[in-house]
Formats: sequence, structure tokens, C-alpha cells
Amino acid sequence: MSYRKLSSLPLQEYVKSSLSKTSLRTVKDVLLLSPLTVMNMLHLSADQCKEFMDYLFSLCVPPKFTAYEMEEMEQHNNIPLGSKALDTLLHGGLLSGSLTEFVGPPGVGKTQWCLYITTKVLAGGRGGVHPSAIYIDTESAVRPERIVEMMTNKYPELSSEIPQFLSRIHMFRPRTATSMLEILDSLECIVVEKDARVVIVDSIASMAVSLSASSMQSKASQLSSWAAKLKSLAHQLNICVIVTNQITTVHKPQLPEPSSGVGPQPHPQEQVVDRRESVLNQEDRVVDAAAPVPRLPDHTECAIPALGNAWTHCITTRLILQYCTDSAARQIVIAKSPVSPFAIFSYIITHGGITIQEKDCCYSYSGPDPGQFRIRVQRGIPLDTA
Ligand SMILES: Nc1ncnc2c1ncn2[C@@H]1O[C@H](COP(=O)(O)OP(=O)(O)OP(=O)(O)O)[C@@H](O)[C@H]1O
Repeated sequence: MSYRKLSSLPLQEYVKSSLSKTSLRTVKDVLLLSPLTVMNMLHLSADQCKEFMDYLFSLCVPPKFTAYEMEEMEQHNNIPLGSKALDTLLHGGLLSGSLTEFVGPPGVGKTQWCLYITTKVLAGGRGGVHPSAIYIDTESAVRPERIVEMMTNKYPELSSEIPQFLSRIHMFRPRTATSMLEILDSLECIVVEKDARVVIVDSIASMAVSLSASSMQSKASQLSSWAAKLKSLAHQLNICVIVTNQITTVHKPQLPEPSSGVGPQPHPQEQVVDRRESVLNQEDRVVDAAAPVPRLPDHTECAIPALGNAWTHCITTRLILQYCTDSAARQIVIAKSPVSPFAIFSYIITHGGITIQEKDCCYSYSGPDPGQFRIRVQRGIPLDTA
């Protein structure tokens, strides 16, 4: 919040006019100065200076609220996913004020989910309220035609308003880590100005590969700083922040089978994982995208969310998307949530977006230990333990 631009604040005219003659641009620029310096620079009286600086401090202090107030705020801004059972488990849908991650193999539908959620937010505006969405498209994967298709099929009654809906999706396409950082720093003002209810970063993993740093530790800390900015944005403005993430592979020791003594062999298709880029894996090491995965004796490959353990701790809710064993449907797995148990639902991608098949839900999950859950990266790969 200290990076908020002074020009975006509702300040008195005389303060604005004095500020325009200085090099002070952000809240932080002012708060780093002593009250006496601020008085002199802005030609303020002691009382005016105190009032001005108290206001700036209040912008940086995390707001205080009771659990009751928090519940009311969150229920109000949560984004339902369109399935009664799934939304009940998630306490109203995607939690506002927090960071939600969709992670899964290529083509499983991460972008489709993001677009579906965007259309839900836009269509949810009622009574003169026109919410908007901020979409950071790092892979240039978003096509307006697909949004139009979803809106036309899902909300035919709103089809005359589609141009207005499209104009309320504010797109960013950063190409480098530096431009990503600039966007993150400016998001707070944009969210307030545009009345955005959701910020989507699709995908964070493809942007993470462009982090220029000599050491992996520094890459991890830059990634954590992005996460901190996104979390702070979600928390301070009580909006949903959604990121998509890719998968990577790790080698795990094979578990001996009780009968044969031979560990489970990975299905050949399981090697088909997204290796277009280098990403941080769960041990915060780099997986070189170009290099073939070396086969270690007595080890098996398994797919896990990219970006490492530190990243996993930053996100509040993790929803894994995976292919189904024996049907054209795909699955959404609540893998990490502060409000819901581990659960699996089937979904299909349709012209209207996403349809969750409630009859196929499984929220008294009795499979392997959720901590050992293995992402199914291709249709037909059986669910088994690492
Ligand atoms: N109009 C549509 N109707 C039905 N299914 C569609 C439609 N458009 C796209 N799809 C499905 O969406 C899938 C692609 O989903 P999406 O682009 O969201 O994948 P992704 O997980 O974001 O992949 P990546 O990680 O490569 O970006 C396609 O495989 C296709 O099956």
C-alpha cells in the first residue's frame, strides 16, 4: 500500500498543488521524511501536516476487523463456481481476500476456468453495479471470441451487453519479469479505479521463468515477493486473486510392491508433462525444460505443481485440474483449502464455459493420502501413489 500514487488519493487541493511542485510521488516517499521536512516542503501547518501524515499512515496499516465483520465481507465477495456441492464445500466459492491457484497439465482447462470465472464476475453485476476483471495474460492464450462464445451460451439474455462486458475485462500481457513487477505495483490503483472483483494471473509459472537472477534463492525470493503483493492486494481490497500454475516432474524413490517387491512403473504417457520452460520444482531446484529427464535407478517420475514449496505456502487455496481415467470429463481437486476437506469433482468444458458434474463428486475421499496425491497428466493414467 505504501506504493500507492499520491495523485490517486483524495487529498485537499492545496496539498495536491504543493505535492505537484515536489518529487514526491508515492505514499512511501512522504512517509520516509520527517514531519518537519514535509511541513517545509508542502508549506503546511503542524496540524495540517499531522492530519496528512496520519492519513498516509492509515493507508499502510493493515485494517482491523472482527471475525464477524470478516465473514460478512468475504461472503459478499466470494465467487461461486456454479456447483452447489462444490460451492458449499468452499464456503460460497472462491474466497475473497485470498490467493487461489489452479494448477494442472497442459490443455486441461486452466485458462477455460479463468475465463469462466471472469464471465461469472461480469454477469454478476446487478442494480447499477458494473464489476470488472483484471486479466494478466502472460501466455497470450486469451481469445475474446472464446469469451463471447461463453457469454452467448451461458447468458443468452445478456448477449446485447457483450461489448460492455468485454470492455470491463482489463488485459495485461507482460513479457518480462520487470514489466510484470510494474503491473503488480500499479494493480492496487487499477483495481480501485475499475472496481475490479477479481485479478487473474494466467500463468504465473510461465512468467516465473523470465525471472532474471543469478541464484535460485534469489528467484524464489522474487517469486515470494510477487505472491506477497498479490496476497496483500487480495487482502486489502477484499477481492479474489487467481493464479494458474503448471506442473513439473520430480523423481521419487519407487515404493516396493508388497507382492512382487518391484516398484510401480510409470505409464509412458506420464512423461508427457509441460517442459516448455524451466521452472522451480518442489525442492526449489531448476528443472531444465530442454533437457530430458534423467532416469534414476529405483526412482519413478511424478507430476507435481511447479514453483516449489515456498510458493505452495503462499497460496491459500490450491485447485488441481487433471484428466480422468476413463471418460472425456476432467477433474477438479480441492487439494489445499482453509475451509474445505480434500475433494474431487468432475467437470466438462462446454461452449458455455465449465459444467461441474455433481453426480460424480467425491468429497469423502478414500483414495491415497492426499499428501501423496499424484496429478494425472494424460487421459488414461491411473491414479496411484508416488
Ligand atoms: N469452445 C470450446 N468448447 C469445448 N471445449 C473447449 C472449447 N475451447 C477450448 N476447449 C477445451 O479447452 C482445452 C484447452 O484448455 P486451456 O487452454 O484452458 O488449457 P490450459 O490448461 O490453460 O493449457 P496450457 O497450460 O497449455 O495453457 C482444449 O483441450 C479443449 O478441449
